[in-house]
Amino acid sequence: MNTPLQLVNIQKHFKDGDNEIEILKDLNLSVEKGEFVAVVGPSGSGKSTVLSIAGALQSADGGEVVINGRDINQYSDKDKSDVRLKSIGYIFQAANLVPFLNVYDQLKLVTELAGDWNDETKKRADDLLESVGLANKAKKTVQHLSGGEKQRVAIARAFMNDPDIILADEPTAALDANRSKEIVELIAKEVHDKNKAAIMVTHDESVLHYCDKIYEVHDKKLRLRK
Ligand SMILES: Nc1ncnc2c1ncn2[C@@H]1O[C@H](COP(=O)(O)OP(=O)(O)OP(=O)(O)O)[C@@H](O)[C@H]1O
Repeated sequence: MNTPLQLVNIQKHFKDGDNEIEILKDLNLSVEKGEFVAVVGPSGSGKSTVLSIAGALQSADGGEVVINGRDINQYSDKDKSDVRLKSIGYIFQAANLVPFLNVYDQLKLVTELAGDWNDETKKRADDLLESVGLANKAKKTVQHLSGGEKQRVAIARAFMNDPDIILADEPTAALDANRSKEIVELIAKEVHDKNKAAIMVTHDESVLHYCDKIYEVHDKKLRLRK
């Protein structure tokens, strides 16, 4: 069985004026199918950097990002775009929906972009909206939804292309405590039901019990919290 996501000896520096600042050093992580992993750590420790490297949104300076058994550093730009669109579902702090589209069309758009809008994916859109409790709001423009509802749309959209990997960066940052629990519970349910490999970056200790493993950024690496 292939591990969907492996980070191997990841290195990352940023330039700060004339200085090079090392953010990640020899960082390793594997996430298996059906595993929902949390990444926690102090502000500025590199959590979002780990996620964006795992999601092919920025490159590492060294190491391998292995998605379904292949190092994506070897991919052409086109193949990397394809991986982002089809193998990874992203959920961000702000839901990042398209303002003037209705709920249903947010889902349709990403699948049309993947060239995959057909009877099967239409049914998937209906099923996902049902599972996030938004079937009755499918035709609503997203501007008129609450923060929690927008995040539900973002969750459904992230699963729409049936990706192997789900990456969520502070998905509850804009929500109150009750909504935060609902949203993370929903991500956990979808990840476990659909057997995805998922990473969530969060500050919110109250939602960690929904995760199967918790990693802390420590000394530029990830350390399993026992
Ligand atoms: N593009 C960039 N250029 C320069 N420095 C950067 C860049 N992106 C991130 N950094 C720096 O790298 C460090 C890690 O940033 P990152 O956003 O990964 O941290 P984080 O743990 O997610 O923080 P937070 O919890 O505050 O969101 C920070 O010091 C940040 O200022």
